[in-house]
This record gives sequence, C-alpha cells and structure tokens, in this order.
Amino acid sequence: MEIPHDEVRRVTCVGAGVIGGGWVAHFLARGYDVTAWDPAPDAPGKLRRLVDAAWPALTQLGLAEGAAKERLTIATTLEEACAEAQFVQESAPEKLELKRQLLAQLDAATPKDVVIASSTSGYPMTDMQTEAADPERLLVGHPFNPPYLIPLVEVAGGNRTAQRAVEWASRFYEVAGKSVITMNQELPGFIANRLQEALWREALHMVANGEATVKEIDDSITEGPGLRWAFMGPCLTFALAGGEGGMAHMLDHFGPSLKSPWTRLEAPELDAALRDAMVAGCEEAAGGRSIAELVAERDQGVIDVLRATGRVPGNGRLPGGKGAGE
Ligand SMILES: NC(=O)C1=CN([C@@H]2O[C@H](COP(=O)(O)OP(=O)(O)OC[C@H]3O[C@@H](n4cnc5c(N)ncnc54)[C@H](O)[C@@H]3O)[C@@H](O)[C@H]2O)C=CC1
Ligand SMILES: C[N+](C)(C)CC(=O)CC(=O)[O-]
Repeated sequence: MEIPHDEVRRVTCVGAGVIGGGWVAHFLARGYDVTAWDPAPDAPGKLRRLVDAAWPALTQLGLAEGAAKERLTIATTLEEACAEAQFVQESAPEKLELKRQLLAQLDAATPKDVVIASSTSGYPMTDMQTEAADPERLLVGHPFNPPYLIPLVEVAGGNRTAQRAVEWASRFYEVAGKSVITMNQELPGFIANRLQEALWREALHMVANGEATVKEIDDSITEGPGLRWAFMGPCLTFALAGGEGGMAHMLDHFGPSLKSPWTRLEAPELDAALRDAMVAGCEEAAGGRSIAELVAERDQGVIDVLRATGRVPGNGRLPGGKGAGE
C-alpha cells in the first residue's frame, strides 16, 4: 500500500541536470527532504549552482514552512539514493535504452509500493518499463522547464502501469504544488509537447528557408498569441475570434482555411546549416545576455505572469502545495 500523499517527506531525484535539478529545487522549496543522484563527476557542483540560482525566485513566491536548501543530500550511489525514497523522479538523458535499464535499476533499489516517475519528454512508459520487475509502479510525470516555476505535469501510465499508481502520482504532484493533467491514454509527446512540436517544426522550416528570423519568430509569440495563452488556451481564444457567434461561427468562417498550405507537416532536415542558423539566431536574439541572465529574466517573467493571473495565493504559497492553507 502506498504512503498517503500528504505524509511523503523524502523525495529522490535521479539525474540532476536542467530538469532533475529543477525538480530538486521545487521539492526543496515545498519543504521536502530531497536526495539526488547523478553519475557525472561535476554533477554536485552544477546541482548546487542550479538550486542557488532558483532560490531567489522560489523565495519570492513563498517557501513552504521548514523549506531549506540544506535539506538536500547528494548520494554517491543509486542504491543509497533510493533506499529510503518515498517518491522517485527520474530525469536522466532522453535515450530509450538508458531509460529502460535505469528504470529497472531504480525499481530494484526502491522500496516496494513507492511510485517511480520519469520526466521523459516523449517516450511512452509502455516502451520504457520493459525491463523492470515491478512495472506497475512506473509512470510518466512530464514537467516543464523550469519545474520549480511552471506548474504543469502531464501524468501517464504505460500498459503495465497500475491505475492506482497513476492516481497516487497525480494526487501527490498536486499536494506538492503542481497542476496535473492525468492522461487516460499514451499519446506520443503527451498533450503539450505535441502542440509545442508543431509550432517548433514550423519555426525551423521558416528559419531553414530564410522566411523569418529567430527574433521575428520569438516576437511573433511574445507580442502576439503568447500573451493570451498564459491565461486562456488556444481553443477558447479562437472561440472569441468568432465574435458573438463563438466557436460555431469561427469554424464556419475560418474552418476552410485549415486546408490552406500554411503548415509543412513533415519536419525539416536538421542539417548543420539549420543548426548553425538557429544557434546564431538565438545568440543574436539574446543580445549579449548570458544563459544565467536569461534564466533569471525568464524566472522573473514567469513569476510576474503567475501573479498577474492570480495563480499565487496571497500567503505566497503555491496552490495545493505542502503547507497551503495551514
Ligand atoms: N530540458 C527540458 O526542457 C526538458 C527535459 N525533459 C526530460 O528530462 C529528462 C532530462 O533532461 P535534461 O535535464 O534536459 O537533460 P540534462 O542533460 O540537462 O541532464 C541529464 C542528467 O542525467 C545525468 N545522467 C547521465 N546518465 C545517467 C544515468 N544513467 N542515470 C542517472 N542520471 C544520468 C547526466 O549526468 C545529466 O546531469 C529527459 O528525459 C528529458 O526529455 C522534460 C521536460 C523538459
Ligand atoms: C524541449 N523539450 C521537448 C524537452 C521541452 C519539454 O519537454 C517541455 C518544456 O519544458 O517545454
């Protein structure tokens, strides 16, 4: 029997790069004891720098009672990291065979009845749980960068995942301050990445063909639809494009243009020229700002949007987070 969601105190994060480190920062800020493990020799230093960089934003939002960076332990082996885990979040590189073997190792090292989630951004759990002795407790918990600020987690099981594990994880993420979409089927790319990848594919086509610059593409979203999407999704936004007639008029009016040859559908070849054009375009768009400066700018921007759209309660604690309503 799994531990009650609100009694979880110890979370283990395996893989401590951009996303694993972001999860560490999130769980620390929500008042958990966090154990991290990453095989890279420079991982501890990188992880502590990431948590240090995230902490001002998390402090601004309001830390849960007792939250402290000192509650992070960095384990030296995977077995040590998992021995006392009450929840495990895997964020290792996006390589299918690596995930398969790692999830089997995590399954062997983690106490029974503890749920193990993968941060994968696209692999279905059915394809990753093949080597594990106890696949029932393995599921996808797909976060968004940075996990310590973007609320959404997409939860999906594989065909050997127990429904009760999916339900447990969904509720646990909510208790830990996340917004959860629990998927009842395994869609490739889940929901949000499927949408993001469609946009991304078209952006790459436009750069590859010299049709738009990186800056024009970014400005077209931040000065346009992105402003609406922070609080109203693309469907309801487009319903308003139909005026008083709503979505019905919108579809009758603009529906035929769905067949216009606006989109390319097939991904472009990611050759060296396109890679170089994207890298150069992003450097130009950054205008001399370092990655650390851009991270701080992004974090402040997300906080401002969360506040402006009423998603941070007055007491500074995230909705549903540990300590909320105390
Ligand atoms: N970067 C992003 O925006 C997002 C990434 N994800 C997913 O998160 C996962 C991690 O991606 P990133 O953090 O971006 O990658 P990353 O490259 O920043 O970090 C991966 C970390 O895993 C470590 N690692 C290597 N082999 C390992 C092993 N066998 N066991 C444990 N750790 C190992 C590496 O040393 C590195 O620190 C991937 O599954 C990715 O699809 C999900 C959402 C967003
Ligand atoms: C780039 N990415 C596909 C790994 C991004 C994600 O999976 C989610 C996000 O943070 O946008």
